Amino acid sequence: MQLLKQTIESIGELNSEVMKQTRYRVDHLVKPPGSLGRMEDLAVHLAGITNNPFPEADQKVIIVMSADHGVYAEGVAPNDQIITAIQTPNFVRGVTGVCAFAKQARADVVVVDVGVAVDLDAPGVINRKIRYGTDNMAKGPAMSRDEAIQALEIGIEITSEQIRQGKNLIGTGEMGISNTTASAAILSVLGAFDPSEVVGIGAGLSIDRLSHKADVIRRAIACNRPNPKDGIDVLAKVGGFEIGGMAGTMLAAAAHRVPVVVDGFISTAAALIAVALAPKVKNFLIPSHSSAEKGAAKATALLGLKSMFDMDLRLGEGSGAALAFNFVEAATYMVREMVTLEEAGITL
Ligand SMILES: O=C(O)c1ccc[n+]([C@@H]2O[C@H](COP(=O)([O-])O)[C@@H](O)[C@H]2O)c1
Ligand SMILES: Cc1cc2nc[nH]c2cc1C
Repeated sequence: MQLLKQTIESIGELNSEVMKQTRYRVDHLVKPPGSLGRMEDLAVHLAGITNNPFPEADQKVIIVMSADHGVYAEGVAPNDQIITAIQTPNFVRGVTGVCAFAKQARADVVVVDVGVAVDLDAPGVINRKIRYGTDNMAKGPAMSRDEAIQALEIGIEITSEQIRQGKNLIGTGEMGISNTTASAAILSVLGAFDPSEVVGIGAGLSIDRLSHKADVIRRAIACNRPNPKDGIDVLAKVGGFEIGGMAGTMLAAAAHRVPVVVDGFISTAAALIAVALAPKVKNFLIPSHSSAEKGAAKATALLGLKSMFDMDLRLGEGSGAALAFNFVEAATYMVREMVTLEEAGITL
């Protein structure tokens, strides 16, 4: 609890002075004013996060948190739970979707087992297993309050270590069969939505099972009565270990003034938890894509963010965050590589 508390307390504000300096430069670069659109805002945002008028984002990492979910037993997911365990070492082997995009973006992929349902004999996977998957939220809390704090603190520790090693751009990723159910439950509670408004097909559930998935979430909320004013309570009752880990990543990145790119639906649910715990975290989040998962647009809107791009992605893993790294790094190149109108001898 001490680490969580300290981390939350050290989250500051965006540096408006530095943002003004970068805005001035961006406004005077060799282009018609405003012509680089939201890339200009992104550069200014990065300056405010990093306290640096010429921000850098060249040391990148996607932190993938893997865990299983007791609610799988309710038949809410189309795939076998074992896929979490099979896929987790694949992130270390470099052969998954996020790995392809991370390789292209020259980003590391760090993989953490926070609660996969079986033991993984997988060199390279960081073993921070809390236990073998959460409990079934349709029957009781997914985890205890202490375990929720543990998940958050694991995310903080792993992320702080990456920052200590020099990373200046972080993306959130996850793997966990059934985690779209936990994410939709979090969104239902924090956004006061009926589950039917926010459940989607996840990794390929048939449409005729969606009302069942919504019913399971309705039952989970009814039996656990999570308190929407208490992010730890929501995480404990209807969340997941990997969701807590990702929320911890966001808290640590914000505390260290490192930009953190939010991937898809599950990452956005984790962001909602992080912001519930520390509203100032929001200023340090960089959205990436709008996931095709049904509740994603509502989750992003509830966060008050606007996605950068829409490619109909719904893979998760951090894949959309890795793609977004290209935009983020390009914004830093824009500030450093372009000359000003004056330097180019142009008067508009
Ligand atoms: O990030 C997203 O937007 C996203 C949307 C749908 C599915 N997923 C991935 O699919 C898995 C969860 O799907 P499900 O149907 O088992 O809940 C999990 O491993 C996620 O990484 C991810
Ligand atoms: C194959 C597969 C890969 C995934 N990656 C994230 N969620 C996933 C779900 C499945 C089924």
